[in-house]
Amino acid sequence: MTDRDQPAAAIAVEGLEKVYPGTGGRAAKHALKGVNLTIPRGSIFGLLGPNGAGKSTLINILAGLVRKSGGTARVWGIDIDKAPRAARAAIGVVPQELTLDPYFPARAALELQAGLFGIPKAARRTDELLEVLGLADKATAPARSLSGGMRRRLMVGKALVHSPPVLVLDEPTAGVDVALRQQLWDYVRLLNQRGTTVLLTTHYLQEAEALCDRIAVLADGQIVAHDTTDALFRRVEDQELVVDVSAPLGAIPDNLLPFNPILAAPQRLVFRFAQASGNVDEMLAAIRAAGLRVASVTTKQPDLEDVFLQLVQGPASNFEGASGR
Ligand SMILES: Nc1ncnc2c1ncn2[C@@H]1O[C@H](COP(=O)(O)OP(=O)(O)OP(=O)(O)O)[C@@H](O)[C@H]1O
Repeated sequence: MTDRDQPAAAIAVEGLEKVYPGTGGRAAKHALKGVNLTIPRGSIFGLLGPNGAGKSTLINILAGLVRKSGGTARVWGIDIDKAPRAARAAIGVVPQELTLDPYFPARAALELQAGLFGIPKAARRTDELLEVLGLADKATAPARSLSGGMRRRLMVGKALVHSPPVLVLDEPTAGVDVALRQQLWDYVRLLNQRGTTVLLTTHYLQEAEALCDRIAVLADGQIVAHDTTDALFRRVEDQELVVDVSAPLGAIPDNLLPFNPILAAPQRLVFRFAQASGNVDEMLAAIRAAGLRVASVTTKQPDLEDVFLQLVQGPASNFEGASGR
């Protein structure tokens, strides 16, 4: 395929609906409610959302594993209804769960997967994949002897045997330690630089921020936010400064009001702000200017659930307005 033949959108979804029929006395579930989503070719795209939002349902429809109830979906320009096999060949999915035979060596696992996709031996890329995945020296070692990070990379390799232009990673670093997470991020970036469009779901805000150039947030089956990562994080108050003061406060001092703090306890002020717009120095200076003595200061990132709520409802406090911008 030449560059000109390639679609502008790696994935294009319009009016996507999914209703899981109720079974065994359980009510039917309307899991996707008219989802429109375009994922540009060449991007690393993050799909975020609380548990049960419909992320897996969306991915599974694209991968041909779940049948949609309505709407259209195209993978690499191919309509999943009109040419389901071709659409499936354009996408590789790395599932959340590690599904490796513990006794199968890495090379054999990749060969088997290539066989399942009907790729002739001469056209297989097994050694190249082992090399890129950093598993060349483990090619004959059984999966159970590989580290957690190596197993994840082998899972990515399995999704890549048929050279799909679109790679879907479902929670790629769930339960992976920080060092390995970095390695996997580097690898995802490398794949992307080599031309693979990546769609990933994640529960880690930091992961989305570090990797993705665009993000869509799904909540209760609907897209509630869709923007570049920078623009989205500018909107989200994802930082929290908790200040304990040495004496109880009857009310929030006037000079702190522009920062919209919450009096969480008589001696505790909580400031929420977007990383890009908040100035911790200014907040602490204002606290001292109000004649308060600071007993302790901690910063933290609020729960992802809180952040999703903000995206659905808008931030609780309007710091940007307060800072005069
Ligand atoms: N096979 C099924 N039958 C009935 N309901 C289902 C089925 N699969 C998913 N659901 C329901 O559809 C909704 C969306 O589920 P889905 O797994 O797509 O969410 P998710 O965003 O991937 O969640 P998580 O982050 O927990 O993986 C949930 O309410 C779920 O209980």
